[in-house]
Amino acid sequence: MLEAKGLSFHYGKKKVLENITFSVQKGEMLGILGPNGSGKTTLFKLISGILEPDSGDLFIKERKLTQYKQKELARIVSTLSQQTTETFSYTVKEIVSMGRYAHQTGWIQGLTVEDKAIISRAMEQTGISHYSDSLIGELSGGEKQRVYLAQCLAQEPEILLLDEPTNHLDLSFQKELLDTLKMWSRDKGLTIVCIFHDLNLASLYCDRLLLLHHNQIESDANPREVLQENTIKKVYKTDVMRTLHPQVPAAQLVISPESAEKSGHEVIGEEHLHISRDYISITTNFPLKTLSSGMTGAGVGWHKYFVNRHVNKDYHCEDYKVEMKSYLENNGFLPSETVGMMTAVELEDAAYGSYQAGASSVFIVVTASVGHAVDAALSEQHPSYLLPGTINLWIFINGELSEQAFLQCAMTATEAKTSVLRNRQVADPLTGTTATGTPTDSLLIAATQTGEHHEFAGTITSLGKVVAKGVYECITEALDKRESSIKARKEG
Ligand SMILES: Nc1ncnc2c1ncn2[C@@H]1O[C@H](COP(=O)(O)OP(=O)(O)OP(=O)(O)O)[C@@H](O)[C@H]1O
Repeated sequence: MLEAKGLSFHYGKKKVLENITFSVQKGEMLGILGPNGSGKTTLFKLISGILEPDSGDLFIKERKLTQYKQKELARIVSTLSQQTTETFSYTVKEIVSMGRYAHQTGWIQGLTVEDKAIISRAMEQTGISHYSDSLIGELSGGEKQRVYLAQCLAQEPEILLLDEPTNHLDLSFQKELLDTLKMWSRDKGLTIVCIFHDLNLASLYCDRLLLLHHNQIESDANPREVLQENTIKKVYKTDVMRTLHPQVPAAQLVISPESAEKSGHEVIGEEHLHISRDYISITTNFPLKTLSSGMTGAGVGWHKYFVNRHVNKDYHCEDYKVEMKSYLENNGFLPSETVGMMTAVELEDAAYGSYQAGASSVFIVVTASVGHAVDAALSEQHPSYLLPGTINLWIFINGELSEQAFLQCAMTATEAKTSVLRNRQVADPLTGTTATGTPTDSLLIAATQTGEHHEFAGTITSLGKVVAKGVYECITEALDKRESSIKARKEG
């Protein structure tokens, strides 16, 4: 649909683009990226015919750009640029109607019924119908942006060129605009070339990214390929970290503020632990990075409050998340910053301990009951309803863990837990085989992310060794305490 072959351009003596070659297929959405001054707008002006290249050629539908008459080109290519000349005295509808100019014929030019329908549709799709009679000069930056986009759409182009179209738009309109563009490219075969400063939006919506650097193309590939930490660091000269979007397989890049305070953080240990009849809690003065299966705060996150709440064996609530949220609020914990768990175990039977792993330390807190233990290997024989009997395991690490170490820590802890059950010969009451855990066990790994870095936390690493030892000892102690309490209650 669009092809650039060996484009070069300079302003005066300043070389801006050199030997730029790429092509865009029909229905493709291409994002142009690059730092300030890398030549994005200049390339955009070359493609839209505003500037002529010093050398090289541009082809639109396999025909040289220079061979098109202006009006003929306007029927194929529509451009939304940053500097749109202000036409204060026109109404919104008049501005959008100008998009039909390229399609009008004859000396007496008027809008046909079809033109009017296309104009109305373009205004609806950009959410500006209710400004129809307002003067353009009276609108906000974002509203104007949508009016000029509607004008482009009214043109019904085959190729749409957009220079930072989301500039000035609030979050919901950014999403709405890009969703609409994506739909047009996918369903109507509209070819889109779009300049982006927001790498994450480009990653989410573009089929391909063209990254400019030092007058040339640094990278031309799919977004996941282009948005590599090293490439972006080299081109933008700043540190970025690549992370995953939680819902779609797109790379996202994040920056960390230089001022992120890492010193003065407390060491998490016994002095933070509060145990009452109702709940066990730990409150920290800064958020810890967490991996957990708690009822609140599950998954990966950052949390300051950790609550293991005692409930009766017959606790049942249809909407336990809402109930837990109000419980946390009523007890002074911010639900959004809390990893919350539940247990039917008496909290006085909790066990905890501190362990040293080189320069890092580990603090472990456990509540444990194995009344309804299950052998994972034969769990398919069990019915699917949950019975209370839970090992809730908290592991606080005063150190910095890689993502790999977080997962390995969870594996190490689970293996140590299973080892306790094996050594105590805890049986699965249904199968009679050795149990590996209970169906409602919960785990929390919380790291301060300060101090010594741990890339790994498998069973034979310095960190893994103390996690395994601590988990083994604390679960053993918690089960011993529980057995003694049950025995004392029976005797008493
Ligand atoms: N009219 C001009 N005359 C002279 N130099 C120019 C002109 N327009 C742009 N330049 C220079 O050309 C280089 C590329 O500019 P361009 O606007 O294409 O970059 P960009 O990637 O779009 O930048 P930004 O992200 O800041 O919008 C810059 O160094 C700029 O100073």
